[in-house]
Amino acid sequence: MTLHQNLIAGEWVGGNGVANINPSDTNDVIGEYARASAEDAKAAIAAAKAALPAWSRSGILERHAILRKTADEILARKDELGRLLSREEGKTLAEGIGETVRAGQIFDFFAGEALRLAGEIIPSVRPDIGVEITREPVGVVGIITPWNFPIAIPAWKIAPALCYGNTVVFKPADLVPGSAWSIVDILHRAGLPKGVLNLVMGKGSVVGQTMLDSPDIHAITFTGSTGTGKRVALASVEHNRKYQLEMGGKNPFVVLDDADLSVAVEAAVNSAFFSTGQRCTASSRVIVTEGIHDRFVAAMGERMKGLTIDDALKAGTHIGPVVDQSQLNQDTDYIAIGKREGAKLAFGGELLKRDTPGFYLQPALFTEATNQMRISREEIFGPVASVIRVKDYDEALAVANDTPFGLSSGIATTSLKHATHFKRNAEAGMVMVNLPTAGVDFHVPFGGRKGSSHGSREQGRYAAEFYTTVKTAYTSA
Ligand SMILES: NC(=O)C1=CN([C@@H]2O[C@H](COP(=O)(O)OP(=O)(O)OC[C@H]3O[C@@H](n4cnc5c(N)ncnc54)[C@H](OP(=O)(O)O)[C@@H]3O)[C@@H](O)[C@H]2O)C=CC1
Ligand SMILES: O=C(O)CCC(=O)C(=O)O
Repeated sequence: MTLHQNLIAGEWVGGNGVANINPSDTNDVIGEYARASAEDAKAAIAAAKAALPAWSRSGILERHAILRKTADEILARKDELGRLLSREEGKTLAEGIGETVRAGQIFDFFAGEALRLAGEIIPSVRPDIGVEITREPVGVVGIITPWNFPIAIPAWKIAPALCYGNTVVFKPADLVPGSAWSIVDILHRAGLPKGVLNLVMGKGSVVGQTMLDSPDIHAITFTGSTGTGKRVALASVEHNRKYQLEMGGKNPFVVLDDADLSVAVEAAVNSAFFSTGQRCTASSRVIVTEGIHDRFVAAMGERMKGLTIDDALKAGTHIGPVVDQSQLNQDTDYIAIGKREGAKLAFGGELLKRDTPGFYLQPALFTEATNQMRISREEIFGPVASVIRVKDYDEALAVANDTPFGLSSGIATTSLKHATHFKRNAEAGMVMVNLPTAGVDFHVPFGGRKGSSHGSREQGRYAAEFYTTVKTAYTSA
């Protein structure tokens, strides 16, 4: 089996490969991927530091061409890369290909942004002095990504980092090295100079921690759990480094009496269960007003009966497996916790057997839940959702906002008044009306409030805020 190595200073290096396993079929080994040591991580950081002076002054046409070429290759290979993604992460083939296309579009977007770099000239308050405001690269950027979006999240961090002239040390999640390796291989062949982008696949506790401890990393962008996010924050404060965190969610989806029932059910099922519920934008709290509650729950049950849970690569599968045994244990633990807390398991929640050994779980829907239960407060990160019954819109909004998180918030309603009020008053970075809480555009800001996020927004033109630092220059005539 071919060993996929790490890329350090423009060379493919490293041995000690570990097997990348398919969660739909644990007998299927996708490939062998090198695991970097702390020494490898240090070498990658040194390479990124050495490459910074030249790359930060590189021409915008060079950056544009490399990002554009990368976009073109990702889009041309979308079926193959989407299949690899689904095979290593377990989301369905349609979702895997969709995410791959999104990654291609992100590189295309930032290829364009490289040609639109601009500053400002502002008159000084003093006569005969000019003030120029420019954006410069922030420096060596450390990128640490999770397993649930193996190509889109690396894309939306690597593309702006390179576009704005930074060099990169990239550590993908240990569970999904295949998509990460492919994207780095494409960028390398697209002509990136040595050391501009370094790939260090390996354990967070070794490679990630070495990045956190290095004074030579000037900014870290992280997506993952709240616990690791806090470590990134503490280490970054220690080094006075810029950092950006995207951590979990407990996203509410409100259904009002006046909702179109089929729109509400479709959006709730998508929010809670698609991508096996493994999205930080997933909704696991469905807050339903009492006039529609019983009809909504019955319709959810019917819709859930029609879901096919099977091998991610099989035609007709709606929901693939959970990513691994440890996440499956977390999901089933929360199902047990919900039952103990007194919520009613209305549908699903059983482990499933399929033709191949994999981590299959029937999506679970609790009813009679309260917002104080642990299943309503803690991120489960699996296909488990609970319905919370409320009296009216005011109570729905209060319950929706009563959470330590604030990433995405959704509502199903035909009332313009309530939709408008909800958009203004939902305590979240993203609000969805008659749409799932998950599934976002690639060219607009992404991020949350409260415990979900820290730092400036990712994606779209707002990404420039994180990947650049502002310089104000005064010139006397
Ligand atoms: N907001 C989101 O999108 C996500 C949220 N989560 C939440 O997190 C839970 C656990 O998932 P998990 O993958 O373990 O999340 P982690 O936060 O552990 O993983 C995210 C990334 O951080 C790395 N990492 C782990 N420890 C360190 C460290 N000490 N220093 C630097 N980097 C580190 C991981 O490496 P490695 O995996 O290689 O060890 C991975 O690349 C999920 O059940 C879910 O609740 C998970 C994924 C995405
Ligand atoms: O909703 C989406 O499409 C993006 C979600 C995401 O980035 C995440 O769940 O980690």
